[in-house]
Amino acid sequence: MKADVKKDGKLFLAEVSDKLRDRLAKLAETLLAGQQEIENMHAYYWENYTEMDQYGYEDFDNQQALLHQINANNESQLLYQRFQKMADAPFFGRVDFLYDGDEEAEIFYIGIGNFAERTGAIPLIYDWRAPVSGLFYDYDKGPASYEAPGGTMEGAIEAKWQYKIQGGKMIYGFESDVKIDDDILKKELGQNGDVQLKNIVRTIQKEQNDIIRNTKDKILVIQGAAGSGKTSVALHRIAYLLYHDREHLKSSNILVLSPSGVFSDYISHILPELGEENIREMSFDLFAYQELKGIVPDCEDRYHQIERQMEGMSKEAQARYELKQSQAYIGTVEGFLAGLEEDLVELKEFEWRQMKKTEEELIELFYFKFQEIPLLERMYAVMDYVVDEFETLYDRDLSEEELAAVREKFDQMYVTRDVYRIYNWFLEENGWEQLPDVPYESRMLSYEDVFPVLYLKYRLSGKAKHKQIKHLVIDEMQDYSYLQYAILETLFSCRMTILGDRAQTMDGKIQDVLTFLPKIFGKEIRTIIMNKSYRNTIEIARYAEQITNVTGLEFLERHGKAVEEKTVSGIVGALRDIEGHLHLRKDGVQIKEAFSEIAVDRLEHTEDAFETAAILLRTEAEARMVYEYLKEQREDIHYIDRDSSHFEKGVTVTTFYLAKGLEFDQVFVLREQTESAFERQADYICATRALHELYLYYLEEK
Ligand SMILES: Nc1ncnc2c1ncn2[C@@H]1O[C@H](COP(=O)(O)OP(=O)(O)OP(=O)(O)O)[C@@H](O)[C@H]1O
Repeated sequence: MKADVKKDGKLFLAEVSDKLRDRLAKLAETLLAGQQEIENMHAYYWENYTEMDQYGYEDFDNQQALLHQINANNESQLLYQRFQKMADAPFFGRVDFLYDGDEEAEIFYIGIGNFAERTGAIPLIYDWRAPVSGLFYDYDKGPASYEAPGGTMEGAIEAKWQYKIQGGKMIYGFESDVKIDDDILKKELGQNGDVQLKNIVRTIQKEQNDIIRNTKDKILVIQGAAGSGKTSVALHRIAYLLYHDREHLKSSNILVLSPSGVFSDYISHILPELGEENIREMSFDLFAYQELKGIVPDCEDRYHQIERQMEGMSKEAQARYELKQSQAYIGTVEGFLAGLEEDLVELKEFEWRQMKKTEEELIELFYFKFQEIPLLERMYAVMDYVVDEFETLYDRDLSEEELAAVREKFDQMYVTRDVYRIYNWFLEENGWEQLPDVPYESRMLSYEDVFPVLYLKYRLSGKAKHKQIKHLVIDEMQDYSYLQYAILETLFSCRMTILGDRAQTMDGKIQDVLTFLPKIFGKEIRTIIMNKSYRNTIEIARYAEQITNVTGLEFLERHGKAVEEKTVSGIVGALRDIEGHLHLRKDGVQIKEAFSEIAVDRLEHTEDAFETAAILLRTEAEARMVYEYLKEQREDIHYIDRDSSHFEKGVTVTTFYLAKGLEFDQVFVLREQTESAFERQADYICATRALHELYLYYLEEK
């Protein structure tokens, strides 16, 4: 490529687009040939397998060749998809970098992935995660450096460019001298909300880039204001880590603990969009539910607890709930466990065929030799020891049936192996109300007992670390208790990205996990604070700020409508008013009845209309009622409950706690006038969900 072409974004776009087309055509041929080859291999196998050598060597060779071909095809397929995306917008940035000692700057174009004319050739476009691309995010014009595999590369940035390309056409391209030009950022943020979180590669900010590219710290904790980009940054960080450590880190090695199914859906497309495979996501409550099978068939989740709190819990019940999730609870369990050894087992002389152990011998084994083994597993360690002795002495292995008979005898030395019953002993010992004494099928754990029972289970039976998970992401960190973190520490010893916002605690009391995380994870933690918020207009951000008295936040100067607060006499009146303010894009939306003339009028002016709106209520019952009412009026009404797994365009009716992590163009909060610390927290979460417009409706007390 001629040097002059590289200097002109438009010329470069034309040339690189041609090359992308060529590459895509060649890849399509390779893919077709590869597919044909796979079919031939299958055909060859079926025609010849009866004649293959008896040792299976030929069969093995064939299988290997087939596997190799399938992998090669998968790789080509991934490359094809990436280049297809790149054909639409090949690059978004450019840095002209003059290496120290050189005479002329080298030009680097930056895009969503690397692109070279052929494998191994110098890239024409650099992946945003490539070392050199760091220059684009971290520096203005002037002295700059980046870390290449061979060491630090020093020099100076002579120019930086920003481009917007769509459908292969240049929308704009200009030289910018500010980091990531504020106007561009405002433009991006001024757009309407989507039902999926956007990728931010074009406008990653320097402080965000530091987090994304951090590979040094084992546990990175991000305390970030609402809308500061924590979730976006965590996902871009995963994409970055996957790119940089392809050999050791695969998408299957990453787990995201996310607050809800809808949130998982909301973030699920980012990694594929960034050219990576998707990762596993689940809620910690679901994980607990699965792990508690065998102790209880069902248990409550966090949402049950919040609903209970919203309805008003007694002070004692609230205090008991908090205590059961605290560090103090762990201390109490440890005390209980120390005394449990005596109550849980009744060691008595063991005799089976020629195998014999006196009570004293068993005491020695159980209480001394194997004392490190968790209590509910220890008897089997003793059993293995006894069986081993026998098998060595008589030089024969016990059959399955014999082993089962021996195991039964050892089992009988436990008073119970039922963790539910043991937990009840614990509750009794501490003067707490016990769980109902019912058969397994009828058991149901309330939320306050879910993690306490899980902790007890692990302490009694042990738990191997999840080795396959090499990176754990915990979103909404403020919603996890001390006890939950202690359990997570038992389960995972991998790297972690833990992110959240103490101001968004779903409780009356603000929980600052930063105060206790170092106690649990030790010194390997690095905490980063993100105080700049990007989501809301300045009017909404200022309104939210005064709800919780959070200070020290920075906002982007993006202006919008003032926040409206109204007192209404009833829900129907509020909904009529909301209808008048809804201003959504018309696409296929029908208002079933002319519910409000203003609404129809606004629907007719759709060029500046929004994509998403939310009506947020305090409880599930209220949300369902409003949904049932509104769905008779409009077609674009959606309801999100704890089992939902999709977020759709249009009007979403849901509770404040299920809206966590999501964002909407317009937010309407409908609530009673009661004031409490919990209400304020809920208001804060609701307010910070709004991108452009926020309305609060207070229902008059009857
Ligand atoms: N550098 C950026 N460029 C463009 N948009 C950004 C940038 N950083 C954040 N945003 C946008 O700001 C909004 C908030 O981002 P995100 O949801 O990641 O924040 P958060 O800190 O996880 O929010 P919350 O805790 O309130 O749920 C999103 O619309 C996101 O696209």
